[in-house]
Amino acid sequence: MLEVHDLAVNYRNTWAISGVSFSIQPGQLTVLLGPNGAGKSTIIKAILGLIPLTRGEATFHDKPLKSQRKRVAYVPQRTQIDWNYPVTVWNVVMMGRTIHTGWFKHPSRQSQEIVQDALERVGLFEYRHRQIGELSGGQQQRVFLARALAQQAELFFFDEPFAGIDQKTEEIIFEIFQDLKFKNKMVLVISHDLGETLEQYDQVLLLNKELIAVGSKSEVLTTENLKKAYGKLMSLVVV
Ligand SMILES: Nc1ncnc2c1ncn2[C@@H]1O[C@H](COP(=O)(O)OP(=O)(O)OP(=O)(O)O)[C@@H](O)[C@H]1O
Repeated sequence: MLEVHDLAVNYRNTWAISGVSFSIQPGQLTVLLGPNGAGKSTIIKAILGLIPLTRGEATFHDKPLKSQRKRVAYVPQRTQIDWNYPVTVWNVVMMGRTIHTGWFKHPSRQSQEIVQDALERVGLFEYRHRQIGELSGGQQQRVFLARALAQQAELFFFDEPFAGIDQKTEEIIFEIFQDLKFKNKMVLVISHDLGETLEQYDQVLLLNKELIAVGSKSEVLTTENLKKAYGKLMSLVVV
Protein backbone atom coordinates (compact mmCIF):
# COMPACT_ATOMS: atom_id res chain seq x y z
CA MET A 1 0.00 0.00 0.00
CA LEU A 2 1.10 3.59 -0.68
CA GLU A 3 0.91 5.83 2.37
CA VAL A 4 1.46 9.55 2.15
CA HIS A 5 1.75 11.34 5.44
CA ASP A 6 1.70 15.11 6.04
CA LEU A 7 3.43 15.94 2.75
CA ALA A 8 4.52 19.56 2.32
CA VAL A 9 6.55 21.29 -0.38
CA ASN A 10 7.71 24.87 -0.26
CA TYR A 11 8.98 26.54 -3.42
CA ARG A 12 10.82 29.81 -2.75
CA ASN A 13 8.96 30.60 0.48
CA THR A 14 5.54 29.67 -0.93
CA TRP A 15 3.70 26.52 0.07
CA ALA A 16 2.81 24.54 -3.06
CA ILE A 17 1.20 21.82 -0.94
CA SER A 18 0.92 21.22 2.78
CA GLY A 19 -0.49 18.68 5.20
CA VAL A 20 -1.34 16.17 2.45
CA SER A 21 -2.13 12.68 3.76
CA PHE A 22 -3.83 9.81 1.94
CA SER A 23 -3.32 6.16 1.08
CA ILE A 24 -3.86 3.93 -1.95
CA GLN A 25 -4.65 0.25 -1.47
CA PRO A 26 -3.85 -2.54 -3.92
CA GLY A 27 -6.48 -2.65 -6.66
CA GLN A 28 -7.56 0.94 -6.03
CA LEU A 29 -7.87 3.48 -8.84
CA THR A 30 -7.48 6.99 -7.45
CA VAL A 31 -7.98 10.30 -9.22
CA LEU A 32 -6.43 13.56 -8.06
CA LEU A 33 -8.49 16.64 -8.98
CA GLY A 34 -7.90 20.33 -8.43
CA PRO A 35 -7.58 23.64 -10.28
CA ASN A 36 -4.46 24.77 -12.16
CA GLY A 37 -1.63 25.38 -9.74
CA ALA A 38 -3.31 23.33 -6.97
CA GLY A 39 -0.13 21.30 -6.53
CA LYS A 40 -1.20 18.05 -8.23
CA SER A 41 2.04 17.46 -10.17
CA THR A 42 3.99 18.59 -7.13
CA ILE A 43 2.43 15.79 -5.06
CA ILE A 44 3.55 13.11 -7.52
CA LYS A 45 7.04 14.56 -7.89
CA ALA A 46 7.37 14.86 -4.11
CA ILE A 47 6.23 11.26 -3.56
CA LEU A 48 8.77 10.07 -6.12
CA GLY A 49 11.54 12.09 -4.51
CA LEU A 50 12.08 14.18 -7.67
CA ILE A 51 11.76 17.38 -5.64
CA PRO A 52 12.71 17.88 -1.98
CA LEU A 53 10.05 17.55 0.67
CA THR A 54 9.81 20.27 3.25
CA ARG A 55 7.89 17.93 5.54
CA GLY A 56 6.26 14.52 5.55
CA GLU A 57 6.94 11.13 4.01
CA ALA A 58 5.74 8.66 1.43
CA THR A 59 6.05 4.96 2.14
CA PHE A 60 5.37 1.98 -0.05
CA HIS A 61 4.78 -1.30 1.75
CA ASP A 62 6.05 0.41 4.93
CA LYS A 63 9.43 1.46 3.51
CA PRO A 64 10.45 4.83 2.01
CA LEU A 65 9.15 4.92 -1.54
CA LYS A 66 12.19 6.82 -2.77
CA SER A 67 14.32 3.68 -2.38
CA GLN A 68 11.84 1.56 -4.37
CA ARG A 69 11.55 3.57 -7.57
CA LYS A 70 11.70 0.47 -9.81
CA ARG A 71 8.32 -0.58 -8.46
CA VAL A 72 6.78 2.72 -9.50
CA ALA A 73 5.94 3.75 -13.07
CA TYR A 74 5.52 7.45 -13.78
CA VAL A 75 3.98 8.91 -16.92
CA PRO A 76 4.65 12.68 -16.84
CA GLN A 77 2.56 15.33 -18.56
CA ARG A 78 3.06 15.22 -22.32
CA THR A 79 4.24 18.84 -22.28
CA GLN A 80 7.20 17.84 -20.10
CA ILE A 81 8.61 15.47 -22.72
CA ASP A 82 10.97 16.57 -25.49
CA TRP A 83 9.26 15.12 -28.56
CA ASN A 84 12.12 16.18 -30.84
CA TYR A 85 14.47 13.80 -29.07
CA PRO A 86 15.51 11.27 -31.74
CA VAL A 87 14.25 8.01 -30.27
CA THR A 88 11.96 5.34 -31.67
CA VAL A 89 8.70 4.14 -30.18
CA TRP A 90 10.31 0.73 -29.49
CA ASN A 91 13.22 2.27 -27.59
CA VAL A 92 10.99 4.45 -25.43
CA VAL A 93 9.00 1.40 -24.36
CA MET A 94 12.23 -0.56 -23.81
CA MET A 95 13.17 2.10 -21.21
CA GLY A 96 10.54 0.43 -19.04
CA ARG A 97 12.80 -2.65 -19.08
CA THR A 98 16.18 -0.92 -18.74
CA ILE A 99 15.08 0.44 -15.38
CA HIS A 100 15.47 -3.20 -14.25
CA THR A 101 18.34 -4.44 -16.43
CA GLY A 102 20.54 -1.33 -16.84
CA TRP A 103 21.36 0.56 -20.02
CA PHE A 104 24.30 -1.39 -21.31
CA LYS A 105 22.97 -4.92 -21.50
CA HIS A 106 21.43 -6.22 -24.69
CA PRO A 107 17.70 -6.64 -23.96
CA SER A 108 16.76 -10.24 -23.17
CA ARG A 109 14.24 -12.15 -25.26
CA GLN A 110 11.84 -11.83 -22.34
CA SER A 111 12.22 -8.03 -22.28
CA GLN A 112 11.63 -7.91 -26.03
CA GLU A 113 8.46 -9.96 -25.63
CA ILE A 114 7.25 -7.71 -22.80
CA VAL A 115 7.84 -4.62 -24.94
CA GLN A 116 6.03 -6.20 -27.89
CA ASP A 117 3.08 -7.14 -25.65
CA ALA A 118 2.89 -3.61 -24.24
CA LEU A 119 2.94 -2.07 -27.73
CA GLU A 120 0.25 -4.44 -28.95
CA ARG A 121 -1.82 -3.66 -25.89
CA VAL A 122 -1.90 0.05 -26.83
CA GLY A 123 -2.31 -0.67 -30.56
CA LEU A 124 1.09 0.70 -31.62
CA PHE A 125 3.22 -2.32 -32.50
CA GLU A 126 3.23 -1.40 -36.17
CA TYR A 127 4.54 2.07 -35.24
CA ARG A 128 7.54 0.65 -33.37
CA HIS A 129 10.18 2.02 -35.79
CA ARG A 130 8.73 5.56 -35.87
CA GLN A 131 10.37 8.48 -34.13
CA ILE A 132 8.21 9.62 -31.23
CA GLY A 133 7.90 13.14 -32.68
CA GLU A 134 6.08 11.72 -35.73
CA LEU A 135 3.09 10.52 -33.71
CA SER A 136 -0.20 12.19 -32.83
CA GLY A 137 -0.80 13.39 -29.26
CA GLY A 138 -2.92 10.34 -28.43
CA GLN A 139 -0.35 7.95 -29.88
CA GLN A 140 2.42 9.67 -27.92
CA GLN A 141 0.41 9.22 -24.73
CA ARG A 142 -0.02 5.53 -25.58
CA VAL A 143 3.75 5.08 -26.07
CA PHE A 144 4.36 6.27 -22.54
CA LEU A 145 1.52 4.13 -21.27
CA ALA A 146 3.22 1.15 -22.95
CA ARG A 147 6.51 2.09 -21.29
CA ALA A 148 4.78 2.05 -17.89
CA LEU A 149 3.24 -1.36 -18.65
CA ALA A 150 6.61 -2.76 -19.78
CA GLN A 151 8.07 -1.72 -16.44
CA GLN A 152 5.69 -4.16 -14.72
CA ALA A 153 5.44 -1.79 -11.78
CA GLU A 154 3.10 -2.11 -8.81
CA LEU A 155 2.25 1.55 -8.46
CA PHE A 156 1.42 3.79 -11.43
CA PHE A 157 1.32 7.59 -11.59
CA PHE A 158 -0.25 9.30 -14.59
CA ASP A 159 -0.07 13.09 -14.86
CA GLU A 160 -2.96 14.31 -17.05
CA PRO A 161 -3.04 11.34 -19.44
CA PHE A 162 -6.28 12.59 -21.03
CA ALA A 163 -5.01 16.01 -22.10
CA GLY A 164 -5.19 16.49 -25.88
CA ILE A 165 -5.98 12.90 -26.84
CA ASP A 166 -8.55 11.19 -29.08
CA GLN A 167 -11.52 9.04 -28.07
CA LYS A 168 -9.76 5.79 -29.00
CA THR A 169 -6.81 6.58 -26.75
CA GLU A 170 -9.15 7.47 -23.89
CA GLU A 171 -10.87 4.09 -24.24
CA ILE A 172 -7.55 2.24 -24.31
CA ILE A 173 -6.34 4.11 -21.23
CA PHE A 174 -9.47 3.25 -19.24
CA GLU A 175 -9.31 -0.40 -20.35
CA ILE A 176 -5.75 -0.55 -19.12
CA PHE A 177 -6.67 1.11 -15.81
CA GLN A 178 -9.33 -1.57 -15.26
CA ASP A 179 -6.82 -4.27 -16.11
CA LEU A 180 -4.30 -2.80 -13.64
CA LYS A 181 -7.02 -2.73 -10.99
CA PHE A 182 -7.87 -6.38 -11.73
CA LYS A 183 -4.18 -7.21 -11.25
CA ASN A 184 -4.24 -5.50 -7.83
CA LYS A 185 -1.98 -2.63 -8.89
CA MET A 186 -2.26 0.86 -7.40
CA VAL A 187 -3.00 3.77 -9.73
CA LEU A 188 -2.99 7.54 -9.15
CA VAL A 189 -4.23 9.71 -12.03
CA ILE A 190 -4.19 13.49 -12.27
CA SER A 191 -7.21 14.68 -14.22
CA HIS A 192 -9.16 17.83 -14.96
CA ASP A 193 -12.30 15.94 -15.93
CA LEU A 194 -15.12 16.47 -13.45
CA GLY A 195 -17.60 14.63 -15.68
CA GLU A 196 -18.70 11.06 -16.28
CA THR A 197 -15.23 9.51 -16.30
CA LEU A 198 -15.04 9.96 -12.54
CA GLU A 199 -17.25 6.85 -12.26
CA GLN A 200 -14.17 4.84 -13.21
CA TYR A 201 -12.33 5.60 -9.98
CA ASP A 202 -12.61 4.07 -6.51
CA GLN A 203 -11.21 7.08 -4.70
CA VAL A 204 -11.29 10.80 -5.43
CA LEU A 205 -8.81 13.31 -3.96
CA LEU A 206 -9.68 17.00 -4.23
CA LEU A 207 -6.74 19.35 -3.79
CA ASN A 208 -6.08 23.02 -3.56
CA LYS A 209 -2.67 23.16 -1.90
CA GLU A 210 -4.25 21.20 0.96
CA LEU A 211 -6.43 18.15 0.53
CA ILE A 212 -9.99 19.42 0.67
CA ALA A 213 -11.63 16.00 0.59
CA VAL A 214 -10.89 12.30 0.09
CA GLY A 215 -13.48 9.59 -0.58
CA SER A 216 -15.98 8.40 -3.16
CA LYS A 217 -17.16 10.70 -5.95
CA SER A 218 -20.38 11.60 -4.12
CA GLU A 219 -18.58 12.23 -0.84
CA VAL A 220 -16.00 14.49 -2.42
CA LEU A 221 -17.85 16.46 -5.11
CA THR A 222 -20.18 18.40 -2.84
CA THR A 223 -21.01 22.04 -3.57
CA GLU A 224 -19.07 23.12 -0.52
CA ASN A 225 -15.93 21.17 -1.46
CA LEU A 226 -16.04 22.36 -5.08
CA LYS A 227 -16.41 25.92 -3.89
CA LYS A 228 -13.33 25.51 -1.71
CA ALA A 229 -11.35 24.05 -4.60
CA TYR A 230 -12.50 26.01 -7.63
CA GLY A 231 -14.48 28.99 -6.34
CA LYS A 232 -18.20 29.67 -6.56
CA LEU A 233 -18.66 29.62 -10.33
CA MET A 234 -17.33 26.14 -10.92
CA SER A 235 -19.46 24.66 -8.15
CA LEU A 236 -22.57 26.02 -9.90
CA VAL A 237 -21.51 24.50 -13.21
CA VAL A 238 -20.73 21.06 -11.85
CA VAL A 239 -23.34 20.33 -9.20
N1 LIG B 1 10.00 24.14 -9.80
C1 LIG B 1 9.17 25.06 -9.30
N2 LIG B 1 9.65 26.17 -8.70
C2 LIG B 1 8.83 27.09 -8.16
N3 LIG B 1 7.47 26.97 -8.16
C3 LIG B 1 6.94 25.90 -8.73
C4 LIG B 1 7.75 24.88 -9.33
N4 LIG B 1 6.93 23.91 -9.82
C5 LIG B 1 5.67 24.30 -9.55
N5 LIG B 1 5.68 25.49 -8.90
C6 LIG B 1 4.49 26.22 -8.40
O1 LIG B 1 3.81 25.37 -7.49
C7 LIG B 1 2.41 25.44 -7.64
C8 LIG B 1 1.82 24.07 -7.94
O2 LIG B 1 2.25 23.62 -9.22
P1 LIG B 1 1.82 22.22 -9.84
O3 LIG B 1 2.45 22.12 -11.18
O4 LIG B 1 2.11 21.14 -8.87
O5 LIG B 1 0.25 22.41 -9.97
P2 LIG B 1 -0.81 21.52 -10.75
O6 LIG B 1 -1.98 21.35 -9.86
O7 LIG B 1 -0.16 20.26 -11.25
O8 LIG B 1 -1.20 22.48 -11.96
P3 LIG B 1 -1.70 22.17 -13.47
O9 LIG B 1 -3.08 21.59 -13.36
O10 LIG B 1 -1.70 23.52 -14.10
O11 LIG B 1 -0.71 21.22 -14.09
C9 LIG B 1 2.16 26.45 -8.76
O12 LIG B 1 1.89 27.70 -8.17
C10 LIG B 1 3.47 26.47 -9.51
O13 LIG B 1 3.68 27.72 -10.12
